[in-house]
Amino acid sequence: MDYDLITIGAGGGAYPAAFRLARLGLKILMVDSKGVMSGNCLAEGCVPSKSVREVAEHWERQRRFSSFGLKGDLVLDFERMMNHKDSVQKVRYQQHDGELSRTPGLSLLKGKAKMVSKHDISVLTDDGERLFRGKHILIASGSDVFIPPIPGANLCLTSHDLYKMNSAIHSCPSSVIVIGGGYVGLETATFFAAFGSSVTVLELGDQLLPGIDSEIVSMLVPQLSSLITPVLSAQVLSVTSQSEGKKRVKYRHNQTEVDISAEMVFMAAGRRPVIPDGAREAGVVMGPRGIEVDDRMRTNVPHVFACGDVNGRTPLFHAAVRQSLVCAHQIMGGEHASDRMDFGSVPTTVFTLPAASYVGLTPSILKERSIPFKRATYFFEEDSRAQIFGETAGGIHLFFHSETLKLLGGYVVGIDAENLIGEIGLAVSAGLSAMDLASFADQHPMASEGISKAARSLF
Ligand SMILES: Cc1cc2nc3c(=O)[nH]c(=O)nc-3n(C[C@H](O)[C@H](O)[C@H](O)COP(=O)(O)OP(=O)(O)OC[C@H]3O[C@@H](n4cnc5c(N)ncnc54)[C@H](O)[C@@H]3O)c2cc1C
Ligand SMILES: NC(=O)c1ccc[n+]([C@@H]2O[C@H](COP(=O)([O-])OP(=O)(O)OC[C@H]3O[C@@H](n4cnc5c(N)ncnc54)[C@H](O)[C@@H]3O)[C@@H](O)[C@H]2O)c1
Repeated sequence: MDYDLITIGAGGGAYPAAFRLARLGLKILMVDSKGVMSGNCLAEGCVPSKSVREVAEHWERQRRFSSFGLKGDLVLDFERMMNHKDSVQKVRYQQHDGELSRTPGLSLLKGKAKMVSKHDISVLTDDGERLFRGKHILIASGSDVFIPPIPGANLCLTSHDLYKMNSAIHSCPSSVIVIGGGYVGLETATFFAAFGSSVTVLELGDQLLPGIDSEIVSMLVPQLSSLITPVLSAQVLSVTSQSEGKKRVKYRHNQTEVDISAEMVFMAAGRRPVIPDGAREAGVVMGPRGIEVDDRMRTNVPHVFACGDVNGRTPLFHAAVRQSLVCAHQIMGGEHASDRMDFGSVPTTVFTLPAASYVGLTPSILKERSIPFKRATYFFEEDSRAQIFGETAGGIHLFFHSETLKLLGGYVVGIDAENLIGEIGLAVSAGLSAMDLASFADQHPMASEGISKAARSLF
């Protein structure tokens, strides 16, 4: 059967393009092995992990609020929290089903897709193999958990086990060892620590969150729960089972072998792109991070696009969505399409407690590229909302070009970081200057007033 577009995957990298083009009258097929939309984000990623995070944040705040007059003991019902997470996932799947059924010209097929040529896709479904031909192909097959070759790694839980519907765990472990101090590892460590678990994070690199500017990481780490113990440059050697369900992890640190044990070991050593079978044979070129694409989301094969985690450029849900829309505009406009993916202004948040968020160019990159810049800072110590919440650590840091005063980037660690970075990201993406930000009436008493206040400090 012929389609204008076939997507391999139906996550954030695929469905925005599919819906946009279907509304224009194109005939679209999305193929996903899960048989539902939203990929990893809804199944085991952003939404379920943030459902847990919000409970953890309220729990932490409640403790502090007892000294502000809100007395009483809250009790965590872990099972109900996980049920709530499941119900958010369910409601979003129903919402997506509704959107799909209201969109003529767009269908979703459950099955595993394979490229048999540059235009032909075979899909292994529950009822056998089916063949389809696409004028355009969008590879949006995402990424999957990477399990390093550590003996006993199969004894560890992953984000899939924890955040899927009907989670593998039903109570809060008293102790957790997390292998990998990146996004997933540190966020999950934070949630468990908020619920009272003691957590050891074993990170191979010499800083937590190795992909993030060390200045940001050094602002965040002292603010994390004291129940989290990070061990840097830790080389994990093995994971073994002990009595009473405990697990033992052996690792090498400073030339010494160390043994620790915990109720649960969580593996968060990264993710790898999922390259559909046949893509290489169809001539699609791979780069070091995944499928190679340009800023129009084109691969080297005309009419074959790759969006989202599979290209490894900015493995975040909202970045996948934006890339997908750029791809749709490229298919609509061809050589005349003017839309481009701006990989440099995607806001990123590590949803720890507190969060750390950044966008654009941060100090180490500015220094590395010898770009002259001015820093404008606002500390939450002087912020009314932060004082109201008793969360005055951290602040807003903005970086402007020294000559043009154009905003190049910024980061926030502390209260509302995850929301503040949206306004800063929009300003970076729109090419705004310090004067633009300084002359905007940012709302009081919200932490966002710190953005214009920081900019005003330059005048
Ligand atoms: C624990 C966790 C928390 C996260 N939290 C956040 C967050 O807070 N914010 C954020 O922005 N990002 C977050 N992310 C990252 C985010 O989930 C991904 O960046 C995003 O889901 C990528 O979308 P995608 O469409 O590229 O890929 P995916 O969501 O992985 O979707 C790809 C789909 O393709 C399907 N597929 C693969 N191969 C085939 C094939 N051959 N045939 C048919 N179907 C196939 C898969 O089944 C999958 O459904 C998180 C990730 C994890 C693991
Ligand atoms: N808040 C968010 O937006 C969010 C949340 C979760 C995930 N994500 C996305 O998903 C991607 C994957 O996240 P992730 O945390 O799985 O990967 P990651 O690459 O961020 O972190 C993996 C960490 O594991 C370490 N590591 C690798 N092998 C190890 C080993 N053998 N022993 C100890 N440590 C080891 C790495 O040095 C790294 O620090 C991220 O890049 C991010 O883009 C985003």
